[in-house]
Amino acid sequence: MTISVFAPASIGNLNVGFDVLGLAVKPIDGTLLGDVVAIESATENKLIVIGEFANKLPGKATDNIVWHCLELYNLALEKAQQPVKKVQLTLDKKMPVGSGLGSSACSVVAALVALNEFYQQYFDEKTLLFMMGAMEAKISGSLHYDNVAPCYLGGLQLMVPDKHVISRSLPQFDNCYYVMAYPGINVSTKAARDVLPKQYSRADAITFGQNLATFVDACHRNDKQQAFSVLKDVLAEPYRQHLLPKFIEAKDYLSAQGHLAVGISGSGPTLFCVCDSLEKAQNTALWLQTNYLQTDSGFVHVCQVDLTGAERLPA
Ligand SMILES: Nc1ncnc2c1ncn2[C@@H]1O[C@H](COP(=O)(O)OP(=O)(O)OP(=O)(O)O)[C@@H](O)[C@H]1O
Ligand SMILES: N[C@@H](CCO)C(=O)O
Repeated sequence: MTISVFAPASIGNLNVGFDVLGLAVKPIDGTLLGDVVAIESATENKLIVIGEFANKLPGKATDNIVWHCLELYNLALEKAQQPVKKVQLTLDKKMPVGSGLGSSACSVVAALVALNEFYQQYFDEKTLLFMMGAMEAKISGSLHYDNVAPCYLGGLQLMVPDKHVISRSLPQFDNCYYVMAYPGINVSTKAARDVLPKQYSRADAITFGQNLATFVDACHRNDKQQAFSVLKDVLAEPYRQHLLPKFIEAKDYLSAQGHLAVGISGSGPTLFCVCDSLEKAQNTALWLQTNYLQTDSGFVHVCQVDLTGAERLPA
């Protein structure tokens, strides 16, 4: 029997929560924006990589993060003195790499959830989330859960500095459309982290804390106007925007249209724009298609929040 698991794209940071906020998203037209990992019994461990963006990944299967997930999961089984079986994994790499859409997180989450399904959910949610964080850290050079947590759990997730909690779901807003524009160029997460200052001013620290606290409070009060009025990034966007051709012009234009928020998804280059009606979202998508994409592999999707997160696909 083959088990297939889908893991969705996510917006890391969501402007106000550098490394501590993330939102899972799904296109309203039903497109699977995320990766799929299938698992079945085999005589030898094997990883097959297919899909639109398979050729952007390391040539050797053992360099793929999905392979590292298999090694980590097997090690955990051995430590728990559980029998380890041979499996064939197939990664359908639907997500562009270095996109800001949480591409490596999609592979990590789909792989670990597929493995856990194969082993009748041997490990609990928290243990799996720990493993996901470890794998994301291996890829990007630093531990941040803001892609893996929403990708796994769905919805809007706030990372909590408590290893017994890790991530908490926040209430999110209805009637919001997230237009995601991937321009078709690659920006590595590591490079986009290297351009950030090592230290920030007191004024930036206060603005950051105040915006994040106000946003979280507004989410709990269902105060959409207040929440989006503080969706501003003072920690990363000012230092990263020069890595993203056309971002400043696009943000200026979209902000002037009165949308709820505009920002860099994760470490970029994907831009997200939050609109309060489907009509505005569709017009924004058309504008971004013409004005933000740079290569043929770019795309634009009108999305809503994905409340499910990773899910087993019907057989
Ligand atoms: N299955 C995989 N999916 C994505 N990247 C992988 C995978 N396996 C190995 N890699 C490597 O990991 C690195 C991922 O880089 P990076 O963290 O910048 O991308 P990303 O996760 O796609 O970024 P983002 O979170 O911004 O979408 C690349 O060097 C890529 O070749
Ligand atoms: N929080 C991370 C997300 C990376 O996708 C960053 O902005 O570097």
